[in-house]
Amino acid sequence: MPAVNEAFSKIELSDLVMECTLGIGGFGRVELVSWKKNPELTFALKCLKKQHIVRTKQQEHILSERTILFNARSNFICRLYKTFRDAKFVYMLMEVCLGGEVWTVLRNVGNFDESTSRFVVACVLEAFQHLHDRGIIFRDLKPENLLLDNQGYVKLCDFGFAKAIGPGKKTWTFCGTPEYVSPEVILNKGHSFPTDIWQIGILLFELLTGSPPFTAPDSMKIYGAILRGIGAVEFPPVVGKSARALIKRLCKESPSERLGSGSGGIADVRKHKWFQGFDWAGLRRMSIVPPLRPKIRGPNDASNFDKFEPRVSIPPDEISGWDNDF
Ligand SMILES: Nc1ncnc2c1ncn2[C@@H]1O[C@H](COP(=O)(O)OP(=O)(O)OP(=O)(O)O)[C@@H](O)[C@H]1O
Repeated sequence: MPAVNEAFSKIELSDLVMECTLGIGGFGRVELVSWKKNPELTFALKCLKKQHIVRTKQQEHILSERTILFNARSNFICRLYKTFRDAKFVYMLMEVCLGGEVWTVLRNVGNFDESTSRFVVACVLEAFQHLHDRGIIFRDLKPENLLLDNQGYVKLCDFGFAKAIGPGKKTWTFCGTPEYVSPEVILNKGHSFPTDIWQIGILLFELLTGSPPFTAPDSMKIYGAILRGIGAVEFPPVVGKSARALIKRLCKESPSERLGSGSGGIADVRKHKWFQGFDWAGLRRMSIVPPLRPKIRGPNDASNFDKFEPRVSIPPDEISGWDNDF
């Protein structure tokens, strides 16, 4: 059987039928499309306006998203099959995740119980392990960037800020979403894989309580709270003892002290008590029943758009030549 990328490599833009809009992002729309030759096969087509990309100097990031996603092979990362371009847009033909964002489900229910949160974080750890093993940091974890497939499995998407980084190297570009930014990013000390570990801790807190640990009316105040540290945060009772201990180990101020930033990597996070008894093999086989039952969106669903205003990621400012690869 040919690899899935090869199987879809013959698809052209003109072979696709637009079914409905799945969402609107900062750079354009994401459409649900089907393949004329086999209408059962549906995809998400991310349509990015070239003019907007150039105006906001995001060429480098769109190209890096393309390269990283093309090479990623994990059940927990949204697949990219092919890219196209025309005069006005560049397009990414992707695996479709019809269950919507974890963000929307979380906002609807308020907060998740421990076992749901464990499942979501476990999927993220699988995705991050895949990326970190290949020298890639993600840098923009948040429930808005986690999509649910038809079954309710979680897939990481939106790789606009992901970056390949050499062993022992650091990067300095300020990017991310204020509530999720790590102290070393705020202080411009240079950051690396431990910044993703920090964000796992913030995500776990948000899933369990419904809001991230560091919140304030403006970004500057959020950064002030982050720099005061996780020790100053009051944990609500819904965060059990073991989850609390894990969050504190993930959100250590010093990047090198964070659980999962040592030589054992992400595997060390899996070994934490909070994951005791979790069926990792079943997760990898995708044979465990996911705790989140996704509401499947499609052409006949009037409420295709996610209702809640997502938090905006702060883009880094970089330029380079681009769109020939699309
Ligand atoms: N593969 C996909 N399957 C289903 N829906 C998707 C897929 N990718 C994106 N979406 C939906 O489309 C919306 C827009 O996605 P997109 O990645 O363009 O924007 P974004 O998340 O706002 O990111 P950006 O920060 O790049 O603007 C998302 O909110 C999501 O609900």
